[in-house]
Amino acid sequence: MELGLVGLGKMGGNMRERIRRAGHTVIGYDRNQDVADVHSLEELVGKLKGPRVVWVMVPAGAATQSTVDELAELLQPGDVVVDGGNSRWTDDEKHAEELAAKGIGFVDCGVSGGVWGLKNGYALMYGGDAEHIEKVQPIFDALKPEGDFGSVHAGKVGAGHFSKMVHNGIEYAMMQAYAEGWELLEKVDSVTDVREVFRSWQEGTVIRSWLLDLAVNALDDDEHLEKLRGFAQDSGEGRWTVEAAIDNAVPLPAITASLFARFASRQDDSPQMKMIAALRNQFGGHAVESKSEN
Ligand SMILES: NC(=O)C1=CN([C@@H]2O[C@H](COP(=O)(O)OP(=O)(O)OC[C@H]3O[C@@H](n4cnc5c(N)ncnc54)[C@H](O)[C@@H]3O)[C@@H](O)[C@H]2O)C=CC1
Ligand SMILES: O=C(CO)[C@H](O)[C@H](O)COP(=O)(O)O
Repeated sequence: MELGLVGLGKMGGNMRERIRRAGHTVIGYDRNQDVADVHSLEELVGKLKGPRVVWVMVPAGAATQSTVDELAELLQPGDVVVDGGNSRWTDDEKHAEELAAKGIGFVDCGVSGGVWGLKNGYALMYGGDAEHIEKVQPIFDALKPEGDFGSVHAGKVGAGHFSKMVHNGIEYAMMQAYAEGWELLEKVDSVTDVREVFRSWQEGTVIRSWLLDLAVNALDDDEHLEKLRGFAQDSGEGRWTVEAAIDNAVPLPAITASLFARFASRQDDSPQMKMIAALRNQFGGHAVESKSEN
């Protein structure tokens, strides 16, 4: 089949390649003309035969919104838009309504696999009506990993991105657990080769996982991670997971702590710890360190 793909960065570029390898035609648009097949969304839509399927793989928020708005003007009734980016699930209903007003279908699709997806396949979790999903199915089949799992119709519109959001929340907490264990192992003198301990865990242990394999890759590149600064960004899904937990009164202590650990990583000198130090000093006369002593 033919697919229009908008956004040809780390994800979209490899996805185009994987879908082409499966024998489909992909016409890609990116505002970066170095990687694009066409010069505009209008040209992309003009080159596709109807009913069209256009997959959006750009950053969540403004870039996705403007692309959906433009596609709503360019596409025809019976066409389908898939949002494969990490959009907030609450945006999906809005996008589905905006497109439905023009007779255009909408599917939200959480995509997992990162830059390894070209080789390993992309795990997909999608939401929307069966009639729209059916039109995208050959593309889902091309992207998904080989084997029985890795692709799910999670529910109605929004369910795909909600599932991906929770997946990323779990990703935060798993990474935090490996990171904390690694720091503790590095701290003590008795363990002399932390990298080999991590490597040994890759087989047979209860905690083996792909993230653990990636941790070993990272340690092979830089055994004590000396080239990196302890600073971690977040792109939204962890925050939305915590917000959803609050809305639903579901306790998520591990995921919430892992999100907050990232915030802490961006502080050189913790303001709240200044207050803790000041209060300990006030009530107990405990020693404080002044800036000049550092
Ligand atoms: N990198 C990852 O591990 C994963 C990323 N995602 C999501 O996939 C989406 C894309 O991520 P990446 O490829 O990693 O980002 P990226 O930054 O590598 O690529 C984004 C691409 O979109 C293009 N772009 C931005 N605004 C545009 C617009 N208005 N019109 C046309 N092109 C536009 C950029 O030029 C760039 O080539 C994001 O929503 C991201 O959250 C989802 C799963 C995994
Ligand atoms: O979806 C992903 C992996 O599954 C992306 O890599 C995402 O960017 C990870 O989230 P964050 O940037 O908040 O760490």
